[in-house]
Amino acid sequence: MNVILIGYMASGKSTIGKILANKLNYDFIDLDDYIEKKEQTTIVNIFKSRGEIYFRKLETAYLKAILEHKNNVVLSLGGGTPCYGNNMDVILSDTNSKSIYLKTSIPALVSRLKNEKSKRPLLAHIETDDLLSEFIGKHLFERSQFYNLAEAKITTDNKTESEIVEELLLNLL
Ligand SMILES: Nc1ncnc2c1ncn2[C@@H]1O[C@H](COP(=O)(O)OP(=O)(O)OP(=O)(O)O)[C@@H](O)[C@H]1O
Ligand SMILES: O=C(O)C1=C[C@@H](O)[C@@H](O)[C@H](O)C1
Ligand SMILES: [Mg+2]
Repeated sequence: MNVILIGYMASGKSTIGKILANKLNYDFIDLDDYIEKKEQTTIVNIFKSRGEIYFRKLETAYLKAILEHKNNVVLSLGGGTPCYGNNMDVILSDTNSKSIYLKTSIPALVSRLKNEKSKRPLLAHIETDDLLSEFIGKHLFERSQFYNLAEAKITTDNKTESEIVEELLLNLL
């Protein structure tokens, strides 16, 4: 059995995934970190030197490779992973995995992301908090159709990391 965490940038996939894996005694894989390790460079650098489409192809290839070869892992995806190629079909047709959407509101995402833009190439150019809020609102609207395909959904606003992990564990029973 694998658990796949889905959600917008800063919804908590990496933070929560690590704690959940520890509780379940599963391995933890963060797809962004996995790509950086395999490619021996940062995602920021891949976007800069090869462009986003190249990154999306890598992301799909590594997602498929992980789901084919790994078991008992918590896999935290990148924010865009479910929204490109046939990634969501691949995730949903893997009967060995359960996908869960960590749903976070626009204001909570803005407050988490305003100081973390430089690590996220899609946000780095946005100058003000108002523009960031407008961008995230539109982007989340476009992406929600993919995120909402996940087999389960957990809201994260006003919940501590431990509360979210407890809710996830109940969901997995
Ligand atoms: N429940 C929570 N309450 C408050 N802050 C949180 C919560 N979960 C995560 N955070 C904070 O939000 C920020 C983003 O979290 P994290 O890196 O886990 O998101 P992510 O979904 O993996 O993002 P990305 O898609 O960009 O990799 C971190 O600073 C983290 O500490
Ligand atoms: O939301 C996105 O499209 C991204 C989120 C990050 O996790 C990285 O995968 C990358 O910065 C792209
Ligand atoms: Mg992450």
